[in-house]
Amino acid sequence: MRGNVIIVGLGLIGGSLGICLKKAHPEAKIVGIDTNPEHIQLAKVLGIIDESANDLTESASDADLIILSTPVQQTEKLLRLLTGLPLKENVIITDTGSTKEKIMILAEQLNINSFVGGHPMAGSHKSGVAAAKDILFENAFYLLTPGGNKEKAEILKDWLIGTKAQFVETTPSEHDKMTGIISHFPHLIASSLVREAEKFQGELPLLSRLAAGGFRDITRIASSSPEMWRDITLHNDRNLIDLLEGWKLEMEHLIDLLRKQNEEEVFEFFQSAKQFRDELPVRTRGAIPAFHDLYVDVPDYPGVISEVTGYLAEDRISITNIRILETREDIYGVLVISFQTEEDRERAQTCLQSHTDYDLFIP
Ligand SMILES: NC(=O)c1ccc[n+]([C@@H]2O[C@H](COP(=O)([O-])OP(=O)(O)OC[C@H]3O[C@@H](n4cnc5c(N)ncnc54)[C@H](O)[C@@H]3O)[C@@H](O)[C@H]2O)c1
Ligand SMILES: O=C(O)C(=O)C[C@]1(C(=O)O)C=C[C@@H](O)C=C1
Repeated sequence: MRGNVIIVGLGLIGGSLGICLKKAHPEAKIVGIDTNPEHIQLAKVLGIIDESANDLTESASDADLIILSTPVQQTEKLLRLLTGLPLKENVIITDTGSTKEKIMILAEQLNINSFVGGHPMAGSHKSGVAAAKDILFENAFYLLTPGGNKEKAEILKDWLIGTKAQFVETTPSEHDKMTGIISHFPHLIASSLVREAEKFQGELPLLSRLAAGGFRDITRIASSSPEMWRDITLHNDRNLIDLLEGWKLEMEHLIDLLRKQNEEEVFEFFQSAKQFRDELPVRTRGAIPAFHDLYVDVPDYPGVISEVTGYLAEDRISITNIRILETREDIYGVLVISFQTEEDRERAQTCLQSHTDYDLFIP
């Protein structure tokens, strides 16, 4: 497609969308806007934007597509700014915000008829354009709240074809309820787990060194941008308060079970959680983003990592990360190798099966 695209907010999401747009529509001109000049500079160096503009006031009138990819409270300010500006008749305005109800209500109040709410359900705890990548949204759900703008939503999907995401339409209230449960609430819990652990750091100095494995896995998302999460939780306050109230009851129930040493129900607590968790789709992106990790159970001898990576290099399979799972010293180590795509992980599995007899497993 041809035309002028403006991306406001050149961070992880705005930057990644810019890369996808450029790949799929090389003829389109991408103009970037960001309050942080360093982000603009980096987006230019990385070839994500063709030009920059100071703000929407000086650039919006030429745009065919405007993507607002800032923290959600900033997005509200930008929507207010847009109402006063001359725009093309067929312009499409969309956002990437993690909440939809307040944004859609505001767009309606402001009579912004060209607005199609959007939310790519993929991301990371990393922020900023330096972390942007074209494959971020591959296979992920991309939620749209088009309201009455069905036609514009179809054109938006064409613009966003390079994301290779799976578009799903929903209502703003259903959106905020679902993302409250599977994204926003877990973020609150992850951050509160870290804050809880920090309280004990003074009396137990070894604690942070022991906080490996499960603790690191469950709290990864606590490293996300505080500004972004402040805005999300304040927007989705009602759903989150309900969820936290439910959580309080669940914790009280758990305390009660432990006080009573109720073996059967404590087992059932873990059993029912395991069953639901195990049944969630993990091979595709969605409720839980897939990381394309391959676990390799390697014997503990010097050079084993270079042996494994050597086989992968011979087959020209790129890896994005490699780490040793924190295990006790007296048992075999487990190498966790991460790949950019599912295809790379499958190729790596075949490669290592042909060269080694190490046990391989996919988490
Ligand atoms: N990070 C994720 O996992 C994720 C996933 C999906 C959706 N989202 C949503 O997408 C949006 C962007 O998130 P992100 O992860 O890219 O954040 P980010 O922090 O990486 O990037 C945000 C960018 O917006 C810029 N910015 C802030 N206020 C601005 C303003 N008023 N005008 C212009 N630029 C401004 C910042 O300087 C920054 O470069 C948020 O609404 C977030 O809720 C995030
Ligand atoms: O993987 C992560 O780090 C994320 O937090 C991504 C995640 C999520 O909760 O799934 C975070 C917020 C976005 O609105 C969408 C995706």
